[in-house]
Amino acid sequence: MRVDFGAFGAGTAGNVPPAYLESYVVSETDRLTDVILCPPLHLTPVPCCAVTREALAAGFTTDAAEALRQHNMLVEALERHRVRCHSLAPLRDLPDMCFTRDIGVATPWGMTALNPAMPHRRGEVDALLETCAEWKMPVRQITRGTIEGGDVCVAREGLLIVGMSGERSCAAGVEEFAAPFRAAGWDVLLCPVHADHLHLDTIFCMVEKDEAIGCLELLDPTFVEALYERDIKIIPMPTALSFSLGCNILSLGGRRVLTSATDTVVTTALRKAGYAVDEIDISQFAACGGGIHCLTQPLRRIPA
Ligand SMILES: NC(=[NH2+])NCCC[C@H](N)C(=O)O
Repeated sequence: MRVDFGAFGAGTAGNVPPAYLESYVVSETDRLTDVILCPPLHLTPVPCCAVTREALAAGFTTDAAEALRQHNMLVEALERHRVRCHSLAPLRDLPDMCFTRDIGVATPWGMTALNPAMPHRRGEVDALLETCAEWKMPVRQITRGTIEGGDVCVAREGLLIVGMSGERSCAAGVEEFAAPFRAAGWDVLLCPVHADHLHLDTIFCMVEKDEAIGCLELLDPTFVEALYERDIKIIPMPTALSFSLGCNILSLGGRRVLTSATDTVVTTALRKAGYAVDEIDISQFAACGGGIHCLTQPLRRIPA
């Protein structure tokens, strides 16, 4: 498989592949330096989640040119913030491949390739493994149960949060993924998620070490209580954002956040709370069940 470092233009990465790529994330809100994306060349709505089923029922079909335009805007915003964008080469038979979040997670111990529950997404993991091999990046692989990256939040040093619907991420996969964190003494918080909401990242995302946004009414009360006990505040968001993917944002670190242009309520609330926010139109992706968080797989973050 071809690794196309130059796919997204010069940016901070330049056209020369970096000699050494590191997979390292200790917190969702440290400064993002490197991210893995995949251009949506073959994006097609697959009726495997509630949002896409509804979009299809309403007659939605993807507009390839518009999806690419929106994705390019995302890449531009990332590069403006000096984030190096690394690309997986899109494959024709993988319609959800642009949602790179779900197939791998960078951890304090390097890259972990996940095991998606949806059969049509398994080939994406093979593509990630091939690319990491070309990058000479060691990868740990989850094999015993299913787990998808939209459920994983490496919240901050010492705290791992994992959503579990039983449909996408199940107990066996979650425990296999969490094992090194537990072994290192991390606190592991599990959050039950209703399968209609697909992943935890459609209803909850961190914006700072002690602050998150979330659809409070959809979050498990025991989980919310556990966050408060750990001094993590939640800026409450309307329930409807779960389906519009408005809560599905990306922290760039240093109180900078990328949000969806459709859900101005998030932008307004975050600006009011002192965050610098860039809005991006992601309507083509939202209709396919994913937002900005799903489109980005942080590869490396460093303390702000
Ligand atoms: N992290 C996320 N929420 N990813 C969204 C993935 C959407 C994709 N259509 C799926 O159902 O698998």
